[in-house]
Amino acid sequence: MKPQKLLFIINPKSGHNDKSNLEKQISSVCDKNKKEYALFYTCGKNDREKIKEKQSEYQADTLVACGGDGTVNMVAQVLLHSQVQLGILPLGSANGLAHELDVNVGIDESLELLMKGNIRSMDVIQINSELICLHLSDLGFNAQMIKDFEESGERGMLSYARSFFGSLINKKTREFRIEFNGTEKTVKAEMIILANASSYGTGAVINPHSRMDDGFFELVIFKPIPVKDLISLTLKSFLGDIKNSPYVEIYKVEEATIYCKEPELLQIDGELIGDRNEVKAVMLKDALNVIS
Ligand SMILES: Nc1ncnc2c1ncn2[C@@H]1O[C@H](COP(=O)(O)OP(=O)(O)OP(=O)(O)O)[C@@H](O)[C@H]1O
Repeated sequence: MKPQKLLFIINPKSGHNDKSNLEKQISSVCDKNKKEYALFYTCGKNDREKIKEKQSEYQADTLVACGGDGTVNMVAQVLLHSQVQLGILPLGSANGLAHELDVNVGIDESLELLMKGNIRSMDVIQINSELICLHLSDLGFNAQMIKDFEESGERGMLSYARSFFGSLINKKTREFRIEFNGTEKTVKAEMIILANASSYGTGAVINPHSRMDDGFFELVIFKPIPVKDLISLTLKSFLGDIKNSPYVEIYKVEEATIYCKEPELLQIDGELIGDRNEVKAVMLKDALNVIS
């Protein structure tokens, strides 16, 4: 449905992009298309509750998340199972979900896409009852790397690469017990991903045959990888050929519970959640209507 009344949720701190013109760009497109709109700036504290309050008084038909994956995730929490549409203005550093939905384009082009209002319904992974994952969530290597990157206090690709290689050197094998598809499996792994999507924002494809509307998500298990095979596995991931690696197992599931032998750091859509012993993931089919 073409949006008529939009609420733009703007994260002023996301990404490294210049947002000084953003209000002007939004007003210009909305005025040209005769749309009613309002702006809401996040502050980083209790934003979800504040957005709920704002939406209950404003009653927009479309909430537009202006930021990265973390902002989109938060806005989606407000919209889950409602008819209100989710729009994305990709203004984060990685914009993994926008990339997956093919809407990772410039601000003006994104705004034009929003005006057209082409809707697709999208599945969401519910995690431990109270959290959701739209894109990718994981335990192990990647979550640890995000933590190192955030703790470094630096930004940009160079420090990201530094955290990546630092985490590679210190990578460790963990033990997990997983219940899924009526079976149970104990694995030694470096990382387990709950994947609603195919690739990280960096472009690494970890789940080549993913669909965001098939009622399933994938469990992607990265088994211990000898250092000598790391480069070839990394290359395979960028070429979308990871499925044939002996170090990767992929299972299509509707529900899974992961029990960690030691508490493991969990990340969801790029946001660090904290150490968890148990992660229960359930597919919520068609939980969102997203403009793409
Ligand atoms: N005004 C604010 N000041 C500081 N932090 C904020 C503010 N508003 C939101 N945040 C924080 O921003 C984070 C979400 O950022 P987001 O993921 O959208 O951008 P990003 O990290 O640059 O992008 P990506 O996830 O695509 O790499 C959340 O942790 C949220 O609490």
